[in-house]
Amino acid sequence: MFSRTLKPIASVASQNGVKNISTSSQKNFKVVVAGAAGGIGQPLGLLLKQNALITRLALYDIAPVTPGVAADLSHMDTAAKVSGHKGPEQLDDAIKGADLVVIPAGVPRKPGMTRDDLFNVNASIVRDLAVCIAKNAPKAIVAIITNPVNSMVPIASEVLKKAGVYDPKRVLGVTTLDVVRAAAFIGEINGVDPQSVSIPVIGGHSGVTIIPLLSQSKPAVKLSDQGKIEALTKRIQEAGTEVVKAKAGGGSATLSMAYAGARLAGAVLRGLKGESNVVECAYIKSDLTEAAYFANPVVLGKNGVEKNLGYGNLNDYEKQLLKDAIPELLKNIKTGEDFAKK
Ligand SMILES: NC(=O)c1ccc[n+]([C@@H]2O[C@H](COP(=O)([O-])OP(=O)(O)OC[C@H]3O[C@@H](n4cnc5c(N)ncnc54)[C@H](O)[C@@H]3O)[C@@H](O)[C@H]2O)c1
Ligand SMILES: O=C(O)C[C@H](O)C(=O)O
Repeated sequence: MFSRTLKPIASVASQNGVKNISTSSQKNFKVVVAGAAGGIGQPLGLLLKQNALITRLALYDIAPVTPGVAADLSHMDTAAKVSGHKGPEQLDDAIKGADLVVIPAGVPRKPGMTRDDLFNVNASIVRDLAVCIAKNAPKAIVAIITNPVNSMVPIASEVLKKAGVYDPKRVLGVTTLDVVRAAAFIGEINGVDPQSVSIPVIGGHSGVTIIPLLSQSKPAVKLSDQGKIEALTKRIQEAGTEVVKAKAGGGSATLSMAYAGARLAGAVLRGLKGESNVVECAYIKSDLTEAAYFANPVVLGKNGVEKNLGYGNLNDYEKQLLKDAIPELLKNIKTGEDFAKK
């Protein structure tokens, strides 16, 4: 069901756009990473530099190391031309002409924190980036990694609305890591290659709002009793916290997130290029539930989100998970919208 962006380099298929030679079907896509010098930003840049659909890769960050990260990546023998942009005075240049802006800018969690604890710092970072996108690349697809994703997407959406350039098809919250984790864990349980697992994860990106639809896993999850299904669900919901604890104050998931972000970015670009049936889960403007933003599988196309595929049939346990998630999502969305309207 889901598109795969990254494969071992030897088996990379041109459809994945990760081949290090340009092809005649290549489009001139400009991709910006905002937060490019960070724990996610650097490996994300590394992966995007290998995507043959990208001809310009603009790396923006406020950190002094940013030009160095750009210089480093520019020595890779792949087609994408890399530029480094440091500080707000260089932001307009970074964003101008972008087809896709991926945002991992902002602070990560430390042990004991929730994603919502990051709101106060990260909200203004995402707001300011969205203001600049509205001005310099109003048609760009915006993919937000920064936490709390559930609130950051409403903030960016409200900013773009205020600027009169909002297109709900073009603003995505990146929930790909939840899907990647679910597939990794199911692959382990079933004793199969996780790349062969397809599993939708719906709702949002924090705690109870992360709803893996284990009943829809292909192949079916080899777990016999409900207790084990519930434990796996909990593990997927708390996987981010598992990494935060293991890093012991050194931040949260960066490498798996870069992998997931590159997969989502690759899928967006393949959609923009006109490839059909590009499907990924993403947190988008939605009218499927009471929550104004909701994640589930979507088709990505020439204008961003082409079609919302919904979430299909839920079993009783999943219906309860959805019921539990909605109040939290409503709260997170309101927090974001209130901030943006201030
Ligand atoms: N969506 C997800 O699944 C997911 C997964 C992992 C992490 N995250 C989130 O991603 C964010 C980044 O995590 P990280 O580990 O890369 O953090 P990090 O601290 O390593 O990197 C963040 C980068 O953002 C930069 N930055 C700060 N303010 C900026 C601004 N105004 N403009 C541009 N850049 C700015 C910093 O200089 C830094 O380089 C966090 O909020 C984290 O919670 C989300
Ligand atoms: O857990 C975090 O704070 C980072 C990210 O949202 C994750 O799921 O790994």
